[in-house]
Amino acid sequence: MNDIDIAAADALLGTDATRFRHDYLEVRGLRVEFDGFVAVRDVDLTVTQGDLRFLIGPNGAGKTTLIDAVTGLVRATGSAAFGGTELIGRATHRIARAGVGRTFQTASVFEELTVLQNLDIAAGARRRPLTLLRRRGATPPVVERALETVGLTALRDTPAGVLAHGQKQWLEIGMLLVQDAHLLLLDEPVAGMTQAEREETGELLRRIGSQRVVVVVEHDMEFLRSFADSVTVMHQGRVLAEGTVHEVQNDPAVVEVYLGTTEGDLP
Ligand SMILES: Nc1ncnc2c1ncn2[C@@H]1O[C@H](COP(=O)(O)OP(=O)(O)OP(=O)(O)O)[C@@H](O)[C@H]1O
Repeated sequence: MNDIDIAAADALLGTDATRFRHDYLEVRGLRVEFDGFVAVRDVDLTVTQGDLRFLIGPNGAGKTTLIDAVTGLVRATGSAAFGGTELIGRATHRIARAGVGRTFQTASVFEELTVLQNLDIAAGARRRPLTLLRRRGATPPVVERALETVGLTALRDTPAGVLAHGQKQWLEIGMLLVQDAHLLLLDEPVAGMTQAEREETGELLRRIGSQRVVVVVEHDMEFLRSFADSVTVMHQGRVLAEGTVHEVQNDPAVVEVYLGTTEGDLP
């Protein structure tokens, strides 16, 4: 068993990082309605690998609902496709299997388990066949890679509950990586983080975004200016504007929406 090339086995079993190369999220005519209230309407959105996309908009604009729709948590009509797979109408676990992962505003890690155990559990879906091939006690390569990517290698045996707030968010992102998510939808990943954690998170998102399709919902404008490749602005369930940070900052419709709210923090 020791002679088995785990990396080759990984590739064979579909954990190959190039599996979704050149893929993109394509949303067309997306609509979500709650008891007659339309939270998301006529949304078209295309996000490609290597284009770190930020999704912004005032409270209630429909950003989280859009993510909920793409990940199957709320019913939607229209289309959202990733990797050639239509996501709308699928069950959440099938959407996850299609390579789509998300984080929530509050990190949801198992606090009493170690960093490594959290990642191992997240890798569970693919664990069975790998367990058959793996040397006893060895950490799966996909978990090692995720630990390294999110910068938690030194904390692998630390219970998640004692991690700093930022580190918990990184662990959650690591869990998406071991699940082989190639479309990552991150809901306010830097909320509550220190400045240093924000910068590290931005660098992490850049690293991940070069290999995967990443959409970040964020209110933090300084963070956006530092790390966004492109921005989609939502307002009242619709896409109001899209472009570079410079373009949306200078879009009169965007300025009006932000100045017309108590947020008013888009300079
Ligand atoms: N389950 C639900 N039932 C009814 N209305 C909902 C539900 N979820 C969201 N909404 C409504 O849909 C609208 C969009 O909410 P959503 O949370 O997507 O906005 P958001 O842009 O993410 O806002 P925030 O920045 O405050 O998180 C809001 O008016 C909200 O009250």
